Amino acid sequence: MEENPSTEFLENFLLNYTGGEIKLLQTYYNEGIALLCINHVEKRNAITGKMLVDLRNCVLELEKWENGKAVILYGEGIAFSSGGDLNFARTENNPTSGFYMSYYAHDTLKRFRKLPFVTVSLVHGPALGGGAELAVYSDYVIVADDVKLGFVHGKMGIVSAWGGTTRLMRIVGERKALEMVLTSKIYSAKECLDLGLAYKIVNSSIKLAETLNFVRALTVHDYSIIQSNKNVTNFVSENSFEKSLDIEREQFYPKWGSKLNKEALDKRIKHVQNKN
Ligand SMILES: CCCC(=O)SCCNC(=O)CCNC(=O)[C@H](O)C(C)(C)COP(=O)(O)OP(=O)(O)OC[C@H]1O[C@@H](n2cnc3c(N)ncnc32)[C@H](O)[C@@H]1OP(=O)(O)O
Repeated sequence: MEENPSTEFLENFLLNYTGGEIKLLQTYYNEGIALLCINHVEKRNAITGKMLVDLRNCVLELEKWENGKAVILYGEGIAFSSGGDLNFARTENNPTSGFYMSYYAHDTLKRFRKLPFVTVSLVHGPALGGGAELAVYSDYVIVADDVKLGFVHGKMGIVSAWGGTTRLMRIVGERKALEMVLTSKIYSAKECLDLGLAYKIVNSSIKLAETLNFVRALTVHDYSIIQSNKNVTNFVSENSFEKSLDIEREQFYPKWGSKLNKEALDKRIKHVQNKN
């Protein structure tokens, strides 16, 4: 087994497993919002090797997006994602193939986590195995009222392949995460909310519209402010307190006296709570 396989090698391997696509939609780019769409409807959005390559290409494109603010990851059709492609799982059923698939996905998803944008997973219908793992990579998990989310890996005789347990633990805490992966239980929307996994429940018939509104409310400020805040929270979640203060300072001081800062000071803003 090649311990540090090249991207080219891994992509040649994964591209043997075709079907479906993951694509970036620019419909709301003018608002600084990108849609990342999982589309393999006939297989309930199972993630093929080719789709893992698509996902990486989308993330590489997002890395170049200078004035982006947010990304919404969602699934077409009646599922968020039924997880890893079982055709791949059956054909490449050996540890070396598992290592290659996991190594490649980890690298992509680490990059996704480091994006300086607010990331939101809109999760509906089945989100199982790798589907649940993808769901928890975002900053916010919004679930539709028809969600069925489960870390079912244990039932399949495996553990999380794409780093989902690490992410899950950071969201719901150690004991709840352990319970979820040890039981392979499938959770409803209300249960996801009670666990602290979901941030909000949306109506499945208007789920994208509701999620867009949620995202718009979080992205009212200039993209530079959003990206700096995200750089700080990304760093804090991965690094020590001391290093975090350093990065927070690095993100802060160039904005002290910037055009935006001066304009805000000139407005003599009074920070009273909005009355709705
Ligand atoms: C790599 C990380 C680890 C993993 O993710 S391991 C995979 C874990 N996921 C699973 O085991 C999901 C298995 N699938 C299911 O439980 C059900 O299909 C599911 C998602 C609840 C949907 O149920 P239904 O709506 O009744 O649909 P269905 O069963 O008739 O499926 C429709 C077609 O989709 C296919 N499908 C579903 N999940 C798949 C998968 N993960 N990989 C490949 N194909 C998958 C299914 O075989 C069926 O295909 P076809 O129409 O018979 O050709």
